[in-house]
Formats: sequence, C-alpha cells, structure tokens
Amino acid sequence: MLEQIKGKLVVSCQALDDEPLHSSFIMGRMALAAQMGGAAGIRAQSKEDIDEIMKVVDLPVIGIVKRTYPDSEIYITPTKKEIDELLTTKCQMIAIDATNRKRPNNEKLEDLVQYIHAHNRLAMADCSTYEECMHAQSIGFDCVSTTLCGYTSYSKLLDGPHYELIEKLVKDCKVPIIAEGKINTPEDLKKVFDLGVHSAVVGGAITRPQDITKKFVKVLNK
Ligand SMILES: CC(=O)N[C@H](C=O)[C@@H](O)[C@H](O)[C@H](O)COP(=O)(O)O
Repeated sequence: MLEQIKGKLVVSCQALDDEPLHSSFIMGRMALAAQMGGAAGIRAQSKEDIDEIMKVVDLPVIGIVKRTYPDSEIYITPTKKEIDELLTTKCQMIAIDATNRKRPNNEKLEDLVQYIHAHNRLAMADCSTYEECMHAQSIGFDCVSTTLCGYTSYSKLLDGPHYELIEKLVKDCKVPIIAEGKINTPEDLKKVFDLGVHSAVVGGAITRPQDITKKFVKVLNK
C-alpha cells in the first residue's frame, strides 16, 4: 500500500454518528468521488464503512475505529478490540493513536503494533509531536503521521499543517511520513509534498460539507 500512495493523495471519508453524512452508503459514495477525482487511497472509520467502501472502490484503505473509553483520552483505534474489528475487513493498513498518553486498560503501544503485524497488516502511527513519531518508528510502525498534532494538550495548535514539524520529520525519520490534519487547501497539500512527505491525507476539506459550508458563510459574517 505504501508504494501505491507514494507522492499521491489519500482522502479521509469519515462521518461519525453526530455528523449529517453518517452512513456507510454515503461514505462509499464519497470514496467513489475521491477515486474519480484521482485519490490513490482512502482513510475510513468503522468496519461497516470500510466494507462498503471496499465494495465500491478498488483503492487501498487505512482503517481506524474511533471509540472513547472512560480511563483514557485516546479515541483513534484505542485498544486491541478495535484492531480486531478492523481485522474483519480487508483494509491494508491500520492506524492507531501513538501519542504518549495512557491507553485504555493500560494496553501497550508496542504490543498493538506487533499484533497488527502478526495479522499481516501495515501499522500507521497517528502522532502529535516529533518525539512521538520517532518513538513510533523505533517500535516498528511502518509509517508515521501528524494526525494528532494540535489535538493533544501538549502539541502545537495551528489553523493549518505544522510545516516545521513535517520538515524536521522528513529530515530525521527513516519510515515514510504521512502528512495529515488541517490540510485545508490544494496549496497546503502542495507545500507538504514540497517538504518531502511520502503521502498526505485530506479529510474535512473534501468530505465534510458542513465544515466547507462554514468557511463560505464565515466570509459573509465579517
Ligand atoms: C484529530 C482526528 O480525530 N482526526 C481524524 C482522524 O482520522 C479525522 O477526523 C480527520 O478528519 C482526519 O485526520 C483528516 O484531517 P482533516 O479533516 O483536518 O483533513
């Protein structure tokens, strides 16, 4: 899969149950639209959405399950249970939160990567800082991403991609870097590729029409 998405765009097609497009059918159509537009891969949430998407498009898929637990802030594929759900699908890569925060049930990140590999899937580390990316690489993740930058209490909150972080990662990290999070425009996307990332994931700017609408409405309220 990593070869297939090299230098290309991955589109995240997600709508949780509090979002207007929450529906596996609609996520399948979003993925089809992404494929028609030239995307090389899809990132998707839940086994139901992934099964539907993989029926409709023939692109490789990064799978996640978002679930909250009372004893942890981690919600992107937090435990082995969510990995097991993803293993029922044909997704080629599984992304999990690889931040330096306590996991639910005190599960260990190292064990989860090994578990994913034991089932012949690639493992992607959703990180928020440089240190987390370097740690994820050292414990065997196949690629690292900036997905959670700005979403942990200790990482830098920006309106767009964290270019300095990406630049530093490209220089120091040996595994592929996937830029993800707040890539809001085609110009942002061009810039992260110019910095040398392996691939990039765009979500909301393509697949969350409520957010896209907000950006247009905002200019009228100034
Ligand atoms: C932080 C978090 O929960 N991120 C999620 C991870 O899967 C998704 O909600 C994002 O849409 C995805 O990362 C792409 O980012 P953006 O939508 O900014 O292009």
